[in-house]
Amino acid sequence: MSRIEELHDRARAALDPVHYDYYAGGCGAEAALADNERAFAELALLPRILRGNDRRDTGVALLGDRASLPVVVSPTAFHRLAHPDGERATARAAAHAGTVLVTSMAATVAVAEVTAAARAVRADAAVWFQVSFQPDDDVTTALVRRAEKAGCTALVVTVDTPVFGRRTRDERNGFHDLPPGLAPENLRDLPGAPPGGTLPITMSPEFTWRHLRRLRDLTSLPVVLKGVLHPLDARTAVDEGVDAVWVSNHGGRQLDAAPGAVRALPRVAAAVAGRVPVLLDGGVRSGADVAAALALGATAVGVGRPVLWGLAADGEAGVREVLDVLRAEFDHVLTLCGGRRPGDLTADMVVRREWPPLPTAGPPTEQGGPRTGRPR
Ligand SMILES: Cc1cc2nc3c(=O)[nH]c(=O)nc-3n(C[C@H](O)[C@H](O)[C@H](O)COP(=O)(O)O)c2cc1C
Ligand SMILES: CCCCCCC(=O)C(=O)O
Repeated sequence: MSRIEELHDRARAALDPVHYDYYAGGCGAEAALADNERAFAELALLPRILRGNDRRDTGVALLGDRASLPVVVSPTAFHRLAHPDGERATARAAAHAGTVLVTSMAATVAVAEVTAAARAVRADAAVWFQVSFQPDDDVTTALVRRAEKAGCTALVVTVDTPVFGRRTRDERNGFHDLPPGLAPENLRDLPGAPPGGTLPITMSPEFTWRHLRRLRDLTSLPVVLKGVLHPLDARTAVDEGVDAVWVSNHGGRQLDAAPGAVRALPRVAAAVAGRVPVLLDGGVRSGADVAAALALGATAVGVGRPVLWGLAADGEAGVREVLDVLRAEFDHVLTLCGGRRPGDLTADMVVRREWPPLPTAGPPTEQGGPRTGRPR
């Protein structure tokens, strides 16, 4: 059992079962959720040899920031369900690891407190803000201004939620509200909210590229589009001026018919053609998964649930452990693959586990076994 699986087990034991299901679950029959991990398990790496690489650097440049490993913390809601320190603990852990935290619009700690927690660890800690368009433009604008004021260095706009996915476990458990004392703090005191109260997050299928254009005009922060699976959307996004494309099926929580995210990556990477960085999340659980995604065209990957497992199991220390494990595993795999830096991993080094058919294997012979070409 991997260390991340052990933390998952500890998290399952520590969490209220209803909250565990909210974190762990997907939509529908959870086919997309399962396919995220299965799609990685189907991949294998062809290592390169004799490359004379003694020193390695696992760092990557991400928009204006630098991450010391090609793994960022994906935006996930409601961290205070996992630990009383919630997003503050996650922020400190990401800052210690030297990587980017994407804090959710649905965080249970306000973005200004999240950036303050991160910057208390490292003055240059990178925190990005995840935002979903809201029907009232003034609300979206207020959220963007909050993120800017808090010192976030990029906006991650999530576009895979025209409606909320049907979360089977949440429906069964009747999980609709946060427990008393917890609230989505970024939604407090927005235009239209009751004094001191929060606005509900509204999802809507009405949004178009025009809303993205409006957001681009609203801010000078880099904009990352999260939840892209179709290569034509990836191309449009780049043409519309986004600064990065994030391949994701929302951790299998939105469209159950969606493929495992890494299956969509090669076509998206081809459509983007190196014009902007490509990120990916969904099912990343090991350093080998990180390496495969990078080889297939990602600049970095995100992890969602593993961070929640670390947080629920052991607070800040648990999240630090998740990121440390992924860093150590990735560095090890990079070394074994003959790489010095993430960019040394290339698409020719990824094959399917069932690939290739044995080149000399033919139909069975009279003698029983297939012809091998080997002298007998
Ligand atoms: C409990 C939970 C909450 C999430 N909340 C958000 C969110 O607020 N905003 C968002 O863009 N994505 C959200 N996501 C999706 C993640 O950003 C990410 O795409 C997904 O978790 C990646 O898959 P993984 O959990 O297998 O790593 C959430 C995912 C989970 C599991
Ligand atoms: C109504 C609250 C919405 C929070 C959004 C969190 C999310 O994206 C998820 O997958 O859950």
